[in-house]
Amino acid sequence: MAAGEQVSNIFDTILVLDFGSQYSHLITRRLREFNIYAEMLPCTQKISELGWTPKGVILSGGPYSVYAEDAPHVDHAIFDLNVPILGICYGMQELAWINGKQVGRGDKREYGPATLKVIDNSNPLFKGMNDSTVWMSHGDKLHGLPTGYKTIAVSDNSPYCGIVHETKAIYGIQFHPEVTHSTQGKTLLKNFAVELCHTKQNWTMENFIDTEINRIRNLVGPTAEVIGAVSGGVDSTVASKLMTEAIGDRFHAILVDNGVLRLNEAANVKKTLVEGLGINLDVVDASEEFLTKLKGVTDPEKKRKIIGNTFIHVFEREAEKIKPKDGKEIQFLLQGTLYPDVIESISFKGPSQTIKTHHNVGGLLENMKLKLIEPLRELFKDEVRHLGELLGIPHDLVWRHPFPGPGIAIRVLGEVTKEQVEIARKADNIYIEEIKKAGLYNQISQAFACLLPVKSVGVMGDQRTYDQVIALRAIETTDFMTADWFPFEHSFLKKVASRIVNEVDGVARVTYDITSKPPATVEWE
Ligand SMILES: Nc1ncnc2c1ncn2[C@@H]1O[C@H](COP(=O)(O)OP(=O)(O)OP(=O)(O)O)[C@@H](O)[C@H]1O
Ligand SMILES: O=c1[nH]c(=O)c2[nH+]cn([C@@H]3O[C@H](COP(=O)(O)O)[C@@H](O)[C@H]3O)c2[nH]1
Ligand SMILES: NC(=O)CC[C@H](N)C(=O)O
Ligand SMILES: [Mg+2]
Repeated sequence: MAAGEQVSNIFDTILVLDFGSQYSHLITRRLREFNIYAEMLPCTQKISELGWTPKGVILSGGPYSVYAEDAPHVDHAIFDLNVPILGICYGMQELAWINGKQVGRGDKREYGPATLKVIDNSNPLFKGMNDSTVWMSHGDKLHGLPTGYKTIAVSDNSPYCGIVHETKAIYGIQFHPEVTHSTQGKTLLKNFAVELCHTKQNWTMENFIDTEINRIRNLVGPTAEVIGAVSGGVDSTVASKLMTEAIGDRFHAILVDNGVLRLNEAANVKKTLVEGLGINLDVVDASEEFLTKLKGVTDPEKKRKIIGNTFIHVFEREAEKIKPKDGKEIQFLLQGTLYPDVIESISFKGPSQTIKTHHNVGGLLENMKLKLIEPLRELFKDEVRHLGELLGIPHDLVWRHPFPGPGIAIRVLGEVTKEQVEIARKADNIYIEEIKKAGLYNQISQAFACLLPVKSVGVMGDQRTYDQVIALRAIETTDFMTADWFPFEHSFLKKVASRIVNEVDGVARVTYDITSKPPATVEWE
């Protein structure tokens, strides 16, 4: 955790304790949509170690059974906070387990829609709601009312679909209000936070900017200096702009040209960030160093490792060259960590299999003994984009598709050489240019061209050609975990294919990738 005063001490905060449900992060998401700040922590969080006082606590769902020997349980100190509590699914079963243990296996699993029948319409939790569809996902159920509770809602299969404590604001619901299939679920979550917890709805990026700039200034102090790796992507640019607003030229941004950036990228980023945004940025051309190390390497994971390691090496070397004006060493490192990265690392989940290693290149500099500053660690991507717009970052940059750290090296399949990178770059540039011209850029989540290591026969100007193949990829997704390919008009693909074959030497054929994720991944390597 970055030092300095926490956001949860500044904004009214709902604490979400995660019991491992696949939907847990959506609870936080929904509340933020109502300008309510919410933070998710693992269910094992000790309340005495929290460092701030929540306005209310939500216990999420989870895959376990409360009665199982190894089931996770909440710190009972939440009840001493004297704030409203809402248990969702496993969370409700946990409340019931603590108050009489009447939880067991149901006769049938309930997965899918159910109709919620509200019994107590006057209860603030149901304000503005009526009987509606809710989403169920459980196999266990309450076999009786927990001691001291009463029923406020039912469904066909769940006689205790909504319960509340007789005298305290402690609620339990069997369904999942956080998923969109629960048609009035958002209202219920808002009611809990606003009507019951009296949380202020002041979580806006306008308010965040000032708070964050003050926080950075207090943390860094009047003279210390900060470095940061900046790629020209959304996250590092927004973080850099915020740093620049806070401490001006005491922030040093470094962009490493690794030889596998997009066409004219280093120059374009320099122009936008230095001239447009006043960021103190240096571009370090290390392209020869990277390309030399990549020589002869074809394995995708080896490519990632080489690029990651070389990046650290170059970055450290450049950082050492910076001599702060106060005569001391650089003390802080800026990172563009986002909330989903934080959630992934704190979430109460078992290990999942590694398909590919996505290293956050900036994230590996542990031995630099620098203190971390992560101004975006509380924000989701759409919040970062909104913040970027407010900070005056050009619209096109704020809405840029993500670009992987290993760049074009994982889009040139097989060996990476300067010539191969050049072909992939030119083809990619034409493709993106046409996508923008057709007004499709913002409908697509990510698009790029890949160069395949196969040769194919063609004919141009009565001459036989024998050249490589470009594969175009464009996907639509919300979370990049699953994705669908984008349904371009045929005329669009025809135009792009024709331009690429005509304008890029070394390409004989163009194909369009029509595989979803899964089974494919977004990148080809
Ligand atoms: N060529 C580079 N030079 C300097 N830093 C880099 C470079 N490539 C990546 N980084 C660092 O690695 C981090 C992670 O990259 P990542 O692609 O996840 O984020 P981003 O580039 O800031 O934003 P986006 O997700 O929109 O691409 C960046 O925030 C940046 O700090
Ligand atoms: O910084 C990165 N380093 C990597 O090594 C890397 N590999 C994939 N990606 C990006 O992650 C998202 C999902 O991609 P995949 O479906 O290919 O795993 C997509 O947005 C990919 O571009 C990477 N980003
Ligand atoms: N979604 C949930 O929280 C499920 C809780 C519990 N594992 C059950 O099956 O009932
Ligand atoms: Mg990037």
